[in-house]
Order: sequence, then C-alpha cells, then structure tokens
Amino acid sequence: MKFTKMQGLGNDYVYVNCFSEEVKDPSGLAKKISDRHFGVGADGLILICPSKKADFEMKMYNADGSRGEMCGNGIRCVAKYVYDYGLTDKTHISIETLAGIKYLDLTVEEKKVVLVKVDMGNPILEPAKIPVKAEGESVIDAPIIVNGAEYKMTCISMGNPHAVVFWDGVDDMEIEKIGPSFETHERFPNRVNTEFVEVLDRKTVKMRVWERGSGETLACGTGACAVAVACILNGRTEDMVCVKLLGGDLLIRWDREKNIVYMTGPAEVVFDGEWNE
Ligand SMILES: N[C@H](CCC[C@H](N)C(=O)O)C(=O)O
Repeated sequence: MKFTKMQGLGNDYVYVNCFSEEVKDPSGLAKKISDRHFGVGADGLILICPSKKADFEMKMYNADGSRGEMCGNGIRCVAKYVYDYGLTDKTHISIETLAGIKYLDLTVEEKKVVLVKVDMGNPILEPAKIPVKAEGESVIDAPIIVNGAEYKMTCISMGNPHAVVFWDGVDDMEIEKIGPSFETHERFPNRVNTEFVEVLDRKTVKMRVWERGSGETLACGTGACAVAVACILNGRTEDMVCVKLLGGDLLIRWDREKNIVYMTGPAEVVFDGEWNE
C-alpha cells in the first residue's frame, strides 16, 4: 500500500489515497501504522476518498484506532495532497467529513500548496451536542473535578469534542498527568480533546493539547479553534487570535456575524512510502 506522510505544524498523519488504494480495516491499520517504533510513526491515519457530496471525503483515525469527526491540521494536508498530487487543479475545494462539508481556499506557489484557509463551520456550544454532561445549561467556565482538584473548563465542539482550560505556565505543566484524566472523564460520553491555554495578550495565546486517542500532539487544528472561541466567549481576546502551539502558529478568526470559525495554516509533505503488511 502506497502512503504519504504529511504534517501540519508537527501534527503528523499517514495519508492514503483511496482513489487508488483499498484499506479494509482502517482502525486496525491506524493503530499499527501510527506506532513510532513498530510502524511508520504518526498521530493517526487519514484516508482521502471519493465523495458523492463534495470534491473529496476525509476519514480520520486517531493513533488508538478511534475515528475522529474532524481534523483541522489533517484537512489542510488533504487539501495540499489533492492539489500537489494532481487529483484537482481547483484552489477552492470542498471536503466531506463526519463534521459536515468543509470549504477550503488553497494558496499555491510554484504549483505547490503552501497555505490553506479552512471554513471550520459553526462552533457548537449546546452541551448535548458536544456532548458533555453539563451541570446547568452553560458549559462556559464550568467546574469539573479531575484527579481530586477543581478546574474551570469551557466546552466546545468543532464537530469533535473539546474542553478548554485556562492555565498559567503551560510550558511547565505535566500534561501527561492530567490529560488522560480529562480525556476519559465520565462527564464526556465520547471522551474529549483537552486544551490548556495561557493568554499572552488580547491577540495571542499559547496552548498545549492532550488529544483524544493520540495523547499530546504538537498541534491540534480543531483544538486551536475551540481555544479561540473559548477565549473570545470568556472576554480574554479579540475575535482574531494567533494561537501558538508547540509545532507553530495557527491564525484563527471567529466571524461572529456569520458564526463561522476560520483557520489558516500550513501543510507539508514529509515523504512518500510503501506499507507491506
Ligand atoms: N484527536 C481528535 C482528532 C484529531 C484532531 C486534531 N489533530 C486536529 O488537528 O484537529 C479527536 O479524536 O477528535
């Protein structure tokens, strides 16, 4: 099976072109191929497939084999793949996901995609749709007890679930001690991606993320969108936010009139390979 390793701000996945390859057990393959010692090594597996509703379909699997509804860094890489590898010559494309159809604008230099702007759709704040077992109606600044301590979280879905926690000094936090306890907390029926965010100024924040099904990643596109929405809802930033992640920066804008979140960032090819299993 041919694959292409790609990364968006260090959030790296194995991509398979399912116009020419067949993947019978994507969940099982995701677990095997993501292993950083016995496999290729990645945060998960992404299939690029035909679609009846859009130009393409993206099917995303975390490193533990679980299916993610949406992947922000991943969808930028899908856009780069389909243009650079000749599946389309359009610079405005649509991609079907479990979180709905997403629309992307590609910036091309010397026939290669260098930057992608994604219409990430509406942030979802209703507890039942995230889903989160909320105590009361609001999931803004909601209390949660994790490992015996109380935290305040803002819960948002970008098609996939996120819990955003404001945190002083994200560089020094021991995310591996708290991330898994949020991920599997009983308040989240489908588990959760958890972002820890430090506000630097009204236009800039710094975050780290413990991803559902993959652990700490260098970047999380949907997580950066959830962080920006949470900062704006809590009055901490303007509507356009530079989100600084371990792997680099994403520019997020929440157009409040249209209620659409836009994410702009890079996508890179690492290498092409062959998986013989
Ligand atoms: N772990 C996420 C999927 C990947 C999201 C992240 N890598 C991104 O760029 O949005 C989930 O299970 O919802």
